[in-house]
Amino acid sequence: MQPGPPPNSTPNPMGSSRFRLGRLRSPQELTAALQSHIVGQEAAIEAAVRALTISAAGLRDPNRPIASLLLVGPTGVGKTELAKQLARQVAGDPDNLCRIDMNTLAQEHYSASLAGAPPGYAGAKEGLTLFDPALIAGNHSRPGLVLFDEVEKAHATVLRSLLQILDSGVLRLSAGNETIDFRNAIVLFTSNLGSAEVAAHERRHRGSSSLQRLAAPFRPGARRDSQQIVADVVEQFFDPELYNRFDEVVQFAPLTQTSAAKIVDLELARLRNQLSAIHIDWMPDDDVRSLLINKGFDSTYGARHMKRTVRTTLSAPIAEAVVTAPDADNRSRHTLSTTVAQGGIVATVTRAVS
Ligand SMILES: Nc1ncnc2c1ncn2[C@@H]1O[C@H](COP(=O)(O)OP(=O)(O)OP(=O)(O)O)[C@@H](O)[C@H]1O
Repeated sequence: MQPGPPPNSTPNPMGSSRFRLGRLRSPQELTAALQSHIVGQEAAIEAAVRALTISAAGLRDPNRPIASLLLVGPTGVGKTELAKQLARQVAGDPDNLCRIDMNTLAQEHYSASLAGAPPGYAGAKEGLTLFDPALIAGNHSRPGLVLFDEVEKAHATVLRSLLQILDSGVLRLSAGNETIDFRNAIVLFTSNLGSAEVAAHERRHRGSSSLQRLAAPFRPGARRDSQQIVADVVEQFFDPELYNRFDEVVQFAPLTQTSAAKIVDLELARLRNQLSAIHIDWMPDDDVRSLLINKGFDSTYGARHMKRTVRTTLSAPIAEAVVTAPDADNRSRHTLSTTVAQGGIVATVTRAVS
């Protein structure tokens, strides 16, 4: 599909509007709100806040999406989570975003599901596409949000449609004159591009001495900065036309043990709040925390399995202790104790002594 001419003649209904930053009043508040959910990704949070602040001030290009950010990094480091938390802040709910899994559009014959089927094909009249126009359009007081997951997996035809979206803010559907308007939307892309190359590079240079590492930049085949490796792979992958349309390419850092511990603490705080709401006091100890870090975090998958680990390793035994506590009721105060035994968690709920 050829990109259509930029419909500059169509006035952008949102072009002159200025957003507040979602429900928040200042860039600082938005930063703090995102930081309370996303750990160890300051550069990414800064980029997201920057994009929204430019838009809130009315300084954006009205004929393009509000912002287009390419979020790059290894798996399980918070790229999708940032998109969800942005949706929570600007659109009131983490699920208020139109998410397109580009993996499903890897083959040409599925690529029509993005911009609709061409005239004469099934579904052409209905203009069926994967997009949810309401989530993309937003309204006069809040932007829409679109997330293209694993953008590098998409077929070249789909990437051409993306160029059209980023260039003109409008996607012309293949079937005819209908369009989907992205000019009131924040458009996010995620990608793992470069992660495999960084991992291979690290493997090759594992064990090299600190002296060798110091000399590295001056030797051919020397240890290179992983950010630079990712930047090179990303730039080589995309056509320059598309690459230059991203407002920012934001690199996510691999998570450290310290970040993993903070993510566990976020999960524990959430659970404590839920227990407190049913009158149960609980103070998790370091053994519980360490068990969750060890089971839920690894260098290959980041924190991808953390929520599931917390659910199966911790929430499940706690839930059983809560519902089987002999004098459990929702009015009297109870105390929960948790200990680690034989690699699992044992939970006990007792009535608090008043
Ligand atoms: N930086 C982080 N801060 C808080 N939670 C995180 C972070 N990174 C990962 N998580 C946790 O791990 C889960 C998976 O992360 P997420 O879906 O954001 O990964 P991703 O970077 O998008 O990976 P992929 O490239 O595989 O899609 C999240 O739901 C969240 O619970």
